[in-house]
Amino acid sequence: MKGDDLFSEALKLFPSGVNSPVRFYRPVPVMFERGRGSRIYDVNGKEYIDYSLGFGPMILGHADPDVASAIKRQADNGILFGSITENEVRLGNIIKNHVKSIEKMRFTNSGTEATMHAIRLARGYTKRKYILKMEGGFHGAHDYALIKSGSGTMTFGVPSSNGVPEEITKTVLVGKYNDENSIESLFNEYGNDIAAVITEPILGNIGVINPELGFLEFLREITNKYNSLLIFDEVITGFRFAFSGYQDIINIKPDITTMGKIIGGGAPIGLFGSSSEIMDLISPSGNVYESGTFSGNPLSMAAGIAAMEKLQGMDYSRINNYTADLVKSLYDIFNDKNIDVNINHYGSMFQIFFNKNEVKTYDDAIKSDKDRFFKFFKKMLDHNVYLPPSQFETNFVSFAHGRDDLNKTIEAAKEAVSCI
Ligand SMILES: Cc1ncc(COP(=O)(O)O)c(C=O)c1O
Ligand SMILES: NCC(=O)CCC(=O)O
Repeated sequence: MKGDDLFSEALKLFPSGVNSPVRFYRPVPVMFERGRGSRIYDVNGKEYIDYSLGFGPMILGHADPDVASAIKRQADNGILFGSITENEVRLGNIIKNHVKSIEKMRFTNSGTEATMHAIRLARGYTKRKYILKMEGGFHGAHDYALIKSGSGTMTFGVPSSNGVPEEITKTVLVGKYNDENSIESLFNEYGNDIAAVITEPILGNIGVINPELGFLEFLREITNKYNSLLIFDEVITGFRFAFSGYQDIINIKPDITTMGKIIGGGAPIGLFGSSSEIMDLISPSGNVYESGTFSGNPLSMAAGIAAMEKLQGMDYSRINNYTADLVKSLYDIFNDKNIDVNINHYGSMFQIFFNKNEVKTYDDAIKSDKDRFFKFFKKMLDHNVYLPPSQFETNFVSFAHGRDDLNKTIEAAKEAVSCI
């Protein structure tokens, strides 16, 4: 097969043949060539319904014509100037006008950069050392985030990466999402030295875990009490459930927000934003340094504006209802075969945990049957459905998914469950 040969070449070039670990699985990951709408096609021409959506950004589906022409137009007009452009102002205004907590922002090239700078900013503002993150929370692949992390770090069993100096690890406290006591006891011990709590408001990198009633409010209150900052990492959740952040849906105002994925229309992007007072600490107006050759680059801005303008007119209930219908059908299918699963979902995000118990915490998630998940993933691949290849990632539904995709996915799942 063409993909197998190509992958042998890739193995000689890249560790495990990939440019990001989450894209690797045995024996040979599918090599994709093109996409359109809800479908992606591998190098042998096989078609799949896609629920990975590039790990989240492609909420409009693949090769959206408006996004594609915006990128083409920009490419014809030059792709990098190293100076402020009108489109940065346009995209910045779209975001500012729809996320209440953001008065000023900086664009970055990735979510990783966004959280790295957000953490530095929080430390610079508070002049405090500690960051409190959640076990299984994933904020990208920099030193302050790779401690008891989620996503590929869990898939491959390295929640805390080698190569991160102990001095750094010691400045990151790890609490338990949905467990107020664990957070409270860290604040009791370190409270006046905690610069910020950083969390995904809905965990999306150990599968999907929703906040228990009151948990995020509790984080807001305890950070206020100790004059620490609250950072919501909305790289996944930003503009996913409504044309705003999840923070605006639940009406909790974090001090700093990070975003990425959707806001770039599929092109590389990230952002961190906050009040003007906090953001003006960023250089050159302040002394917290941050920079990037490609930050706010014209291609990403053009793609982002086209995607966001289109998204603004979309009825999010469509993808939310699709997801709810799919989840209901999947429960029926698994129940019919007496296979224990718990399917967590919110809006257009869902994950099937091969777990007989409800999954509300990191400790619940890790008890899931990874091997059975992987068998299901492979069987779904055989039946032309592409899911993110790990128990500890999230499925996404796009505006390009329609009833035909839903029916085909249900049929595929029926076939798949009979052989796992
Ligand atoms: C919540 C969250 N934060 C940060 C990141 C890192 O973003 P990027 O992969 O663009 O660096 C991710 C990536 O999945 C994420 O899910
Ligand atoms: N949830 C983890 C990611 O989205 C990472 C995507 C990638 O590295 O391809």
